[in-house]
Amino acid sequence: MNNVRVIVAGPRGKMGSEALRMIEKEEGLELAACIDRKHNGEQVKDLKGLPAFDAFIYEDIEECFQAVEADILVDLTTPAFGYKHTKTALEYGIRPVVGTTGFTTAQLEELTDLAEEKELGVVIAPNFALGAVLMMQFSKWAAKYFPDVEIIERHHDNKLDAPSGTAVKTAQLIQEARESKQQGHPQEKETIEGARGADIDGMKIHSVRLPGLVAHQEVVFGSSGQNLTIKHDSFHRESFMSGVKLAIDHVQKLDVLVYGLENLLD
Ligand SMILES: NC(=O)C1=CN([C@@H]2O[C@H](COP(=O)(O)OP(=O)(O)OC[C@H]3O[C@@H](n4cnc5c(N)ncnc54)[C@H](OP(=O)(O)O)[C@@H]3O)[C@@H](O)[C@H]2O)C=CC1
Ligand SMILES: O=C(O)C1=N[C@H](C(=O)O)C[C@H](O)C1
Repeated sequence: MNNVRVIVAGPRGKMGSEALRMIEKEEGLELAACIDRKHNGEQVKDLKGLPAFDAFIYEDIEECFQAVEADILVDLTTPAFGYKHTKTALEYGIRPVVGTTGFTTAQLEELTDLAEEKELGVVIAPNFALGAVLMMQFSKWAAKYFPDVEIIERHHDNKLDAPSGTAVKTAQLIQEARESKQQGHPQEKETIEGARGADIDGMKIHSVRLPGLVAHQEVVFGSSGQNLTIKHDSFHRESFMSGVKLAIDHVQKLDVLVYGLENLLD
C-alpha cells in the first residue's frame, strides 16, 4: 500500500514539531512538505531541532498545494491561519486534520458546508489527547445529574486563544446534557470585570495562563453537600500524537467534517 502523504503547517511550533516526530516514527506516513511563515525553499532537515526530512518548506500554501502531491494537511498554527489553511486544503482536494483552536462558530459552520460540498473528510479536534476526550465525555454524563458546573482550564502563557478550545467543547457537550441554567446568585455583581469568568449558557469558564504549564483542565460540579471534580493533565505534547494519528487514519474514509475526536472512537 502507498504511504499516506502528509503536509504539516506550523512545523517549528510546539505541536508541529511533535507531529513531525510522530510522522518519522509511524510506518505508512510520509512527510510531503511543510507550510511555515519562514524558511521558504529550505528543507526541514536544515532547521535545527527538527527531524531530518528532505521535504521542502513553503510559505505560500497555494504554491505548496500546486507543487506537492499530498493526501492530508495537518494544521497546528494559529486561529486565523488555521482557518485559511483548512479552507484552501479543501479547495485543493486535500483532507485537513486540524488541531488549531480558536475558530468561531461561523467559521466551523462554513467549513462544515464546504466539506459537504466537496465531499471531503475533515477532522477538527480541540483536543487530541485521549484522556481529555474522556474527561469531556465523563463531564457530559455528570452534567445530567449535576447541572451546576464551572470549568477551570490552565495553559502555558504562550497560548493565543482563551478560553481554550477544549473548554469551549466541554461546555458545548455539557449543554447537550443539561437544561439551560443561569448559575450563581441571580443578583451577583462583578466588582472587577471578568471576576466570574467567561459565560456559556450560564456556565463559567476560568482561564489560567502561567509559565510551566502545558494543558490542564478541571470540570467542577457542585451539589448540596458534595462536589465532583473531573480533571485531566497533559504534561507533554506527545500526549496528543496518538489522537493526531487516529484522525489521519479516519479522515481518509470520511466525506464530512467531524468536530471532536469522540466522534471517531467506538
Ligand atoms: N488539538 C489539540 O490537541 C491541541 C491543539 N493545540 C493548538 O494548536 C495550535 C498550535 O499550538 P502550539 O504548537 O502550542 O503553538 P506554537 O506557537 O508553538 O506553534 C504555532 C506555529 O505556527 C507557526 N505559524 C504562525 N503563522 C503561520 C502561518 N501563516 N503559516 C505557517 N505557520 C505559521 C508559528 O510560527 P512563529 O513561531 O514564527 O510564530 C509557530 O511555529 C494552537 O491553536 C493550539 O491551541 C495545541 C495543543 C494541542
Ligand atoms: O494551546 C494549547 O497548548 C492547547 N490547546 C488546545 C485547546 O485550546 O484546548 C488543546 C490543549 O488544551 C492544548
